[in-house]
Amino acid sequence: MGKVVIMDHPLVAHKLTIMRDKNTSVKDFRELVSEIGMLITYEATRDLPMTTKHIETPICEMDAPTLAGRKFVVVPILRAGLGLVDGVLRMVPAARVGHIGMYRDEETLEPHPYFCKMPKDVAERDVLIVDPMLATGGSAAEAIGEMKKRGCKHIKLMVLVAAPEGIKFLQEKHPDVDIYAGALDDHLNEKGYIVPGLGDAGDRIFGTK
Ligand SMILES: O=P(O)(O)OC[C@H]1O[C@H](OP(=O)(O)OP(=O)(O)O)[C@H](O)[C@@H]1O
Ligand SMILES: O=c1cc[nH]c(=O)[nH]1
Ligand SMILES: [Mg+2]
Repeated sequence: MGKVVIMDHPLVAHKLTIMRDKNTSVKDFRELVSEIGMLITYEATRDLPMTTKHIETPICEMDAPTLAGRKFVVVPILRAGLGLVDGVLRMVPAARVGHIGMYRDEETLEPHPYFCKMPKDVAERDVLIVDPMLATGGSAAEAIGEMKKRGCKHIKLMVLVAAPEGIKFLQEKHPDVDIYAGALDDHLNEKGYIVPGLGDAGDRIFGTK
């Protein structure tokens, strides 16, 4: 079974509290998505393979640790996932970016894919799918399925807020995928929103409501 890592860190908890507040501005909300994205990336990249490189410090020679340079692609689920991309890229600047467009039908809560553009060599890359919200898990499961169809084998999911229902659904559908979340919330309401949650992440990032 894939790992479920819930960030247990004062900075993440503090920043999420500001995001949850309905009076937080679009500008602040957007900046916080990016900052928390950077902090979760730190955890989600903990197992990147390492090698050593021979260097000379001002004092002596040494075999120093360096990333083995495994290929990496970050995949935002449009729209809201876009808000996390620059935080990931600040930590992993050489990563490629693939996009998956998906919206959730407000009535049925079913995900509807509408766009997919990936790097040509995506099957050789480690994949980090990013989206602020894991609610029913339908959108993330569909996105993971798209990546598997394209031959991807090492897939992780990073979200800011997860509902227990979404984690359970993903573990049933894609038990090989590790999940990294800023917080695990209580439940989904009758409209499929996470409680307490932070509302509609896409609308709050882009100011569309
Ligand atoms: O786990 P689920 O039940 O599938 O819900 C989560 C999805 O819903 C939101 O996207 P939305 O459909 O609002 O699209 P948007 O990003 O364009 O706002 C969110 O960003 C996730 O992609
Ligand atoms: O609470 C939720 C659930 C799905 N999508 C969101 O943006 N927020
Ligand atoms: Mg939305």
